[in-house]
Amino acid sequence: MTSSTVDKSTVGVGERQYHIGIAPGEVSTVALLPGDPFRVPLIAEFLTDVKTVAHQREHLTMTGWYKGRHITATSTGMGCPSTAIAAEELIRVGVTSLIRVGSSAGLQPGIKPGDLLVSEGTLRNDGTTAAYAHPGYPAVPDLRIATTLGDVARELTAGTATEVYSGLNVSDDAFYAEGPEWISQLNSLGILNVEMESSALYVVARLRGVRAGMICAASSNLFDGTSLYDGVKEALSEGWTRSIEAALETAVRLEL
Ligand SMILES: O=P(O)(O)O[C@H]1O[C@H](CO)[C@@H](O)[C@H]1O
Ligand SMILES: O=c1cc[nH]c(=O)[nH]1
Repeated sequence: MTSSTVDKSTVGVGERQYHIGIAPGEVSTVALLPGDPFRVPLIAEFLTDVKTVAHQREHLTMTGWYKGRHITATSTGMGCPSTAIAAEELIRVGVTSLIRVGSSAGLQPGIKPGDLLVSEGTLRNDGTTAAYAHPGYPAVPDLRIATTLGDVARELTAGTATEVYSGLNVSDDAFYAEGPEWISQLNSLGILNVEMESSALYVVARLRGVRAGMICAASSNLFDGTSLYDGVKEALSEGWTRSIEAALETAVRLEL
C-alpha cells in the first residue's frame, strides 16, 4: 500500500454519490428498497409531494410524504453487489433505516403467490458479503423493524386470503442455478423463501450501524412447483402493494 492508495471508506464521503446520484440532504432517514426501478413509482403512488431525485443505472430514487413522515424509495437492482452499493451510498447521504420491499419465491408448502414473507434472518449464499465479513457473521434485520413489519402485515391482511409468514430466508446469487437439490435442502432447513438482496442489505447495515428489514411478496413456490412462468403476475402485484403499505406503516409507527 502506498500513501496514495485509495481508501474507499473515506473517498466520496460528503459528496454526490457516484452510483445512486444523490447528495447528502436530498433524501429522508428511511428508505424503501424494491429491486426493480419500475416499482419505485408504485411506492410513490402512496406519497404526496413526490419528487424524482435521481436515476442512474438501476437506481431510481423518489421522495415524498406519508402520514407526516418523509419517505425515500430507491431501487437496488438485482442481487447483492448492486444492493451493497446502494445501501452504502444511501447511508452516506443520511439514510438510517433501510426496508427492502421485494419479491421472493416460497420454499415451504402452502406459500402462494401474493402471500407476505417477513424476514427474521438470511442464509448468506452470496459472494458480496464474503468480502465484508467472516462466513459465520449473521445477516439479520433490526428486530424492531422485523416485528413491526409482521404485526402491520397481519393487521392489513386480516380476514383476507393472504397469509403472512415470518422466518428465515436465503439470498442466492444465481437465479437460474437454483436446482431441485438446493431447493429441497433449503426446504429441509426450514428456510421460508429465497430472494437475492437481503444478505448484503443486512450485513452492510450492521457494519455501518444502521437498521434494516425486509418484507417480500411471494412470487412463486419452488417447492410446490409454482414458477414465475405460471401467470402469477396479478397476485404478485397485489402482494407488492400490501408489502409497501406494511413498510410505510412501519416507518410511521417506529418514527424511522
Ligand atoms: O423483485 P425484486 O425485489 O428484484 O426481488 C427478486 O426478484 C429478482 C429475481 O427475479 C431478484 O432481485 C429477487 O430478489
Ligand atoms: O432468488 C429467487 C427469487 C425469486 N424467485 C426465484 O425463483 N429465485
